[in-house]
Amino acid sequence: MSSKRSRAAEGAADLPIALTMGDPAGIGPELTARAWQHLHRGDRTFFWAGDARLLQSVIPVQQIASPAEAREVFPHALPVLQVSCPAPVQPGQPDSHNAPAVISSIEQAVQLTRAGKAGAVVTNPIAKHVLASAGFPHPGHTEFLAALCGVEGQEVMMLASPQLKVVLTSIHVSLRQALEDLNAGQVEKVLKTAHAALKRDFAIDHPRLVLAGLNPHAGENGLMGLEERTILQPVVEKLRAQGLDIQGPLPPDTMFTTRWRSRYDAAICLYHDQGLIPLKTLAMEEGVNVTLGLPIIRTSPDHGTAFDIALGPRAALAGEGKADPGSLLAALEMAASMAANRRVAAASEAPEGKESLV
Ligand SMILES: NC(=O)c1ccc[n+]([C@@H]2O[C@H](COP(=O)([O-])OP(=O)(O)OC[C@H]3O[C@@H](n4cnc5c(N)ncnc54)[C@H](O)[C@@H]3O)[C@@H](O)[C@H]2O)c1
Ligand SMILES: N[C@H](C(=O)O)[C@H](O)COP(=O)(O)O
Repeated sequence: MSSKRSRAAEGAADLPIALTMGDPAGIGPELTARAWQHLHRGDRTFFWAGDARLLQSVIPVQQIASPAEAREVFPHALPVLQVSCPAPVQPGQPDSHNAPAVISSIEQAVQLTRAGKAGAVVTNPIAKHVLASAGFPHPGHTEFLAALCGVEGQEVMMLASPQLKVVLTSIHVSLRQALEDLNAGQVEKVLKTAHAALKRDFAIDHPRLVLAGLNPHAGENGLMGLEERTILQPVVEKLRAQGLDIQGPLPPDTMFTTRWRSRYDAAICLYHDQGLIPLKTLAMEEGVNVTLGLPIIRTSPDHGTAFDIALGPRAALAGEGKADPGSLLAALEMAASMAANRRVAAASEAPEGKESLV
């Protein structure tokens, strides 16, 4: 890495990451405490936009007024931007009365990141049905974050792991709806968004993409479905002509084999479970959910609230915990890495003479 690129990466690392509260009755609080225990002696800094009362008798916590205080606090206590839960928190028993606090935590993290005070947003898991019962109109974080950033419709879901990256052309809709919505414009948009993100955020100079087919054997020459011919193949040909390295549509049942995975950087999948079943089967403990298409960086663990194993921070840290912090740690690490890559890309594009900005 050139000195210009190294300095850019260091600059990105200086901004703390904003970690949201997630559902306080899920595994988010106990994983947050464990993440701080793992990281507080290192050089990754995050602050928690959550309720300090959930963690204060378990690990050292210190309330902060602004992210600028996080770096100094982090080595000896978890910096907390206080977001108070109005209702008592019972691990494993979500309460929609706490939904406004869960939502406020996300809003604050996004606002601070958009204002350049935090380097990225990492979200702890929310339960969509709990927020929906409190009137929350968005299907998940991904769509809410796009709305908060003013880029509704541009959001794209990627799940990334060392073994596999998948990118989805549809997100939180029924399978029937995903098939009805499948169209060339959306597939093209997702392919281009994925290509740009792999270059800028993952530092892959020449991304290799594959597009999944929809039907068995990718349609078997039209015998088992026509979407490959009518929708998918024309998009692949169009983008290839524009210089993208893309193969497909591939038979979905074989494109995730070890051999095939070695030939591409990301697989574009046509509905939620087409991509997330292989990803979570291969890499549940280290998979990271990334939202592409936003002006900010957002990552998340690949798992949900796991109410079935949520014990609360005290019991979990006393050794009874079943929740694996690997995916949250991977999400924090990936957010920091993406921020560094993004700064490097910006520095490379900046005209000479602007280098001192980083
Ligand atoms: N990023 C997010 O906010 C996010 C992601 C996925 C699911 N969810 C939500 O979470 C809720 C529960 O969803 P679900 O049950 O389908 O998925 P889940 O990931 O919460 O749980 C699935 C299974 O994996 C286990 N598990 C999950 N995380 C684990 C961990 N870190 N260590 C060990 N075991 C773990 C659980 O105990 C459960 O058996 C739903 O409301 C869903 O919408 C949120
Ligand atoms: N589709 C995601 C998954 O299954 O891992 C999950 O629902 C999270 O979505 P948001 O990041 O949009 O909340």
